[in-house]
Amino acid sequence: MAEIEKAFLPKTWLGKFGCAFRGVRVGIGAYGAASFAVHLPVMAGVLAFAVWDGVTWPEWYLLIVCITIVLAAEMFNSSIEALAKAVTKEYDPHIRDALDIASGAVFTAVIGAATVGVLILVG
Ligand SMILES: Nc1ncnc2c1ncn2[C@@H]1O[C@H](COP(=O)(O)OP(=O)(O)OP(=O)(O)O)[C@@H](O)[C@H]1O
Repeated sequence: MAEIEKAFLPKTWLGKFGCAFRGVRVGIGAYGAASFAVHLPVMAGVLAFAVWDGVTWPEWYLLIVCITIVLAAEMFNSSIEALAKAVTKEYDPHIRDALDIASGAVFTAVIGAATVGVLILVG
């Protein structure tokens, strides 16, 4: 396997932020498009309802934390999917476990966020 070109690795903070922004773009676009097509409209609906409902500041903080956790979990899931594709295209029980656990992490975050959202917006 070819060594990563030294020139390719980011040397400055600006370069590192560039990698992070590319990660957000690729994580949402190339790998998580189907999931984010669900997450983003739901997130927009929750935020619109929260504005209409006039939720308190502490409730806003909770909603924002929940949304951030779900989006970050989804991007970690995309990251593990990308790594799994690089490791093998063949069936591997450990890859299966890793991918299923990553999906389970997103599912766990979504259940927690949905519970908090319902308690704040409906409760
Ligand atoms: N190389 C592999 N070895 C074993 N199982 C695999 C492998 N690749 C995928 N799987 C199984 O298929 C499932 C879906 O794979 P993957 O997450 O790559 O597809 P996806 O449709 O893009 O998923 P998502 O909807 O989460 O984006 C995994 O959770 C895992 O159970």
